[in-house]
Amino acid sequence: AASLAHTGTCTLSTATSTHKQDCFRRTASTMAQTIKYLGQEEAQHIDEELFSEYGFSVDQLMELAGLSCATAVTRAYPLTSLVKAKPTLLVICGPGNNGGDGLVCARHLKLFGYEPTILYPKRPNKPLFQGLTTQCQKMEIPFLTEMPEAGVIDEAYNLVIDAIFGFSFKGAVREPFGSILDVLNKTTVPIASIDIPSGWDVEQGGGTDALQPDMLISLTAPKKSASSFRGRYHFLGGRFVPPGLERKYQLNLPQYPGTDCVLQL
Ligand SMILES: NC(=O)C1=CN([C@@H]2O[C@H](COP(=O)(O)OP(=O)(O)OC[C@H]3O[C@@H](n4cnc5c(N)ncnc54)[C@H](O)[C@@H]3O)[C@@H](O)[C@H]2O)[C@@H](O)CC1
Ligand SMILES: [K+]
Repeated sequence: AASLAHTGTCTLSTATSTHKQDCFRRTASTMAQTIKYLGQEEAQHIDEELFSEYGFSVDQLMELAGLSCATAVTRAYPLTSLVKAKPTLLVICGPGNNGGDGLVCARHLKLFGYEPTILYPKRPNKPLFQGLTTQCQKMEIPFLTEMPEAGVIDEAYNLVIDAIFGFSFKGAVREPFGSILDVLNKTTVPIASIDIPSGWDVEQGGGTDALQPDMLISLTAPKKSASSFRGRYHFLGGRFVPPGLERKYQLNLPQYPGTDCVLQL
């Protein structure tokens, strides 16, 4: 077979079927390109283009992003796998759109049979976030007034959903989120981070004392810091990228199975 070595799908009539299969596998793996990991500015440009060039609105994409996150959580932590008597979750929402994804995610998880509780300490004075907050309240999702201690979180919740910071995070963490991240570092329940593990540099990742989530749900495409993720579950969500945008940024997104809105990487 060595004398038949070549690249491309084998059409030689003299080749054995094993040789033809090998050639086919080699060709398929050369064609399957790896998914792109985005830098911070690139992620922000894609975001802006989705709204300007492609005509989407923020609440539309946030709904799809949050639904992806809730769906990914059901895959990694199905109701039947939870160890506590009740399917409780703590969703911590930050001051930007990552926090908005968290609110949408909490609402869908409630519809999926989980019992989320939300901590939302810094609420932007904008109709989008006010509406999302009202929707969660009407879904009878309780809101905490302060961050519980680590021991209380470990006792009360099966999982923490980290929707504090996304791809616009920069610099040293400001309060109240510094103290919140300190508490999260002391908890032992799994953490599922939306888009970026909060406190991590979007490109460089986290330092030695950084959050180590069990799950990461990358939205649109993973960010560069995702290459340092060491948790058990890495999912891709946000199945809304138009082909022109995917080509322009050479995202090389893998194909989502069937009608699924998430894909395990
Ligand atoms: N383009 C996309 O693909 C989509 C992105 N979405 C979400 O939007 C996120 C990005 O949202 P935003 O651009 O609003 O930004 P973020 O949610 O990442 O955070 C920005 C907020 O955090 C604050 N902040 C930044 N650095 C801080 C620090 N060091 N200490 C304390 N506060 C700090 C800012 O003042 C601002 O209020 C993504 O990560 C993703 O979760 C989705 O909602 C919709 C689709
Ligand atoms: K996050």
